[in-house]
Amino acid sequence: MASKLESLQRWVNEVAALTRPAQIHWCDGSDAEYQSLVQQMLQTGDLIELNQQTHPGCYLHRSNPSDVARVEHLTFVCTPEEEDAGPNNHWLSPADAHARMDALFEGCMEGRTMYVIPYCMGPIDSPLSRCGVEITDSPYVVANMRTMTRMGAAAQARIEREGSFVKGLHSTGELDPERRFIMHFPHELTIKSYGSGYGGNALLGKKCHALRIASSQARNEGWLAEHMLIVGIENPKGETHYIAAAFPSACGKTNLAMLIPPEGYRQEGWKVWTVGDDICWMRPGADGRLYAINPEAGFFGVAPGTSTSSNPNALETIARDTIFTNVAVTADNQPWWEGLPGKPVTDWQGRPYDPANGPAAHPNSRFTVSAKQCPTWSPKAEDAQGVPISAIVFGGRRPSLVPLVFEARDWAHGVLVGAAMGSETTAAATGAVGVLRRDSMAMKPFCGYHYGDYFAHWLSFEEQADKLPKIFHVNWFRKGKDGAFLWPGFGDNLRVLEWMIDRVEGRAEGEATPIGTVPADGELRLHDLDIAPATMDELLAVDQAGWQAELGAIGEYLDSFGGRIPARLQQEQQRVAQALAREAITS
Ligand SMILES: Nc1nc2c(ncn2[C@@H]2O[C@H](COP(=O)(O)OP(=O)(O)O)[C@@H](O)[C@H]2O)c(=O)[nH]1
Ligand SMILES: C=C(OP(=O)(O)O)C(=O)O
Ligand SMILES: [Mn+2]
Repeated sequence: MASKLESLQRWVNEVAALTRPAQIHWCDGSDAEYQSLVQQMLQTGDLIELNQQTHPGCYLHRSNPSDVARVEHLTFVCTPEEEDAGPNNHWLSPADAHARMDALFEGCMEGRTMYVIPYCMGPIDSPLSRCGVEITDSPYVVANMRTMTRMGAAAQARIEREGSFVKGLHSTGELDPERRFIMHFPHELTIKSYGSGYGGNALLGKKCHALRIASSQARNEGWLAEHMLIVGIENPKGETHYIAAAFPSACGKTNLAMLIPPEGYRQEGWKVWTVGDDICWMRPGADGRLYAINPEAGFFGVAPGTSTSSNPNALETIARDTIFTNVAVTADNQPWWEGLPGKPVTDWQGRPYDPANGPAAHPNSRFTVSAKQCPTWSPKAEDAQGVPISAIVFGGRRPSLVPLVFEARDWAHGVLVGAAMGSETTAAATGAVGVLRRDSMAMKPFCGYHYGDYFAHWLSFEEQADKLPKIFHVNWFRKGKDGAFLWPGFGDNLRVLEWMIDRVEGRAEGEATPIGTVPADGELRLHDLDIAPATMDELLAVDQAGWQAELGAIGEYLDSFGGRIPARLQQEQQRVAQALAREAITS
């Protein structure tokens, strides 16, 4: 199936001339195509069959051990002017980047099949959706893209109609970490990725298109492309509020999106609906509110820690038709990771399990699964108009200082709270784990342009302030002196979300502090939760001296973006710093 669209056909021809594949396959997205890819990968060893009695349609992929996570140091944003990529991105000039990448791509598909994957990010009929085409030589990428996007004939038809699309070129190359780059050309709507088969580096619809390229498009077109989950909270009266939440990678988006209410809430009739677990595209609707879609069609979730106690919804979702990457296996060939019962016999690299080699499953091992399999998948997730957002939440892993929850006093303060986000690093990217770093709006690895301009873009929505969502900050990861988490987290996070909705609906007073509003005594419903009052006090306290130091650090961080940082944001930082200083004098 060639393309009627001349620009698409021409690009495919150009890429084929450069990479010299043995054949070209245009993906139609059908079941038959998926099954035939799976059969082929079982033969080559790219996939390993798992126990089909317990896990029908489930397969294991073991990646190269040097290719298990995103590589931020090899990821570039290639704007014509270096200044426009910002200090938050690595930069190369477009000419240099194309030259470097084209040299790598030259002849790289010899003897292999080149797959052309037309895909749509978002419901196929939504005006908020955007299309792209990924060219790859990896059948594993094709199989994953089929699950993660609306891939195939319908997407191609939309592309032919619209005439424009994001171009993504990918090859796994030799998997040589020295010959691995992920390059973005936002002004050309182009991505080139070479030398990695890992999710965020290779499934180009996800981080590369739906975040880095889309964030840049969104800025030009007046919308927001964010690293956020979307969850619907239905109260016993049947009213549903949608919440969008930005947490850095491996900080709880999938878990919050699939939350199971605590027993007492379930009995009262509360329900939680999953709309998205990683990416959120939002724009103002005719009524001035922000409407959001999830551009993805599946979950590329972190496996370790996913268990019946933490996330039973996810476990149910991945019981069939799932591709597991870099997990361990049990004696009877079931997928296994730390947090599951039973025990591993083979580790993620295929070696007999030996605790001396570290965890059995790679800490960044993943599952790829269709969102439709999620028991709490929201019918609204397919809605072309998107869902109205009542609250935006920022959060990260902060073992100390940051309270369980606080509310920004207005939009501009909320933008500061998002910009100031910090979190301990995780295994989702290569590098040290557990180091505190600033990760504004959880977009540090994903913002496709200068962070200063990005903050200004966020602030520009202030004009329709009265219709905008309220902005909150949460921290599920506070630790006590013994190093254990103070807050039970997971399902109990609903207690915090309920307070947010009460604030949105004007049902909770809250208590004003210099850093924002925290729940007043008794406003968080803890009746059936076994938690000591002293622990709650610790979780909600605002440590004045600690926050003064934090505001100083935030000020320095903002200054590091130079002249492009909006004055409005610096004024907010000063306002909060002064409020803290006043408190220090009066207390
Ligand atoms: N302590 C604690 N850990 C959590 C909570 N939510 C998620 N996690 C853990 O954080 C890790 C990543 O969670 P996940 O939802 O996959 O993050 P995502 O990558 O942002 O989607 C897993 O190990 C979870 O068990 C929580 O509320 N409290
Ligand atoms: C999907 C990815 O990112 P995250 O860690 O945010 O899930 C990824 O790393 O490929
Ligand atoms: Mn993510």
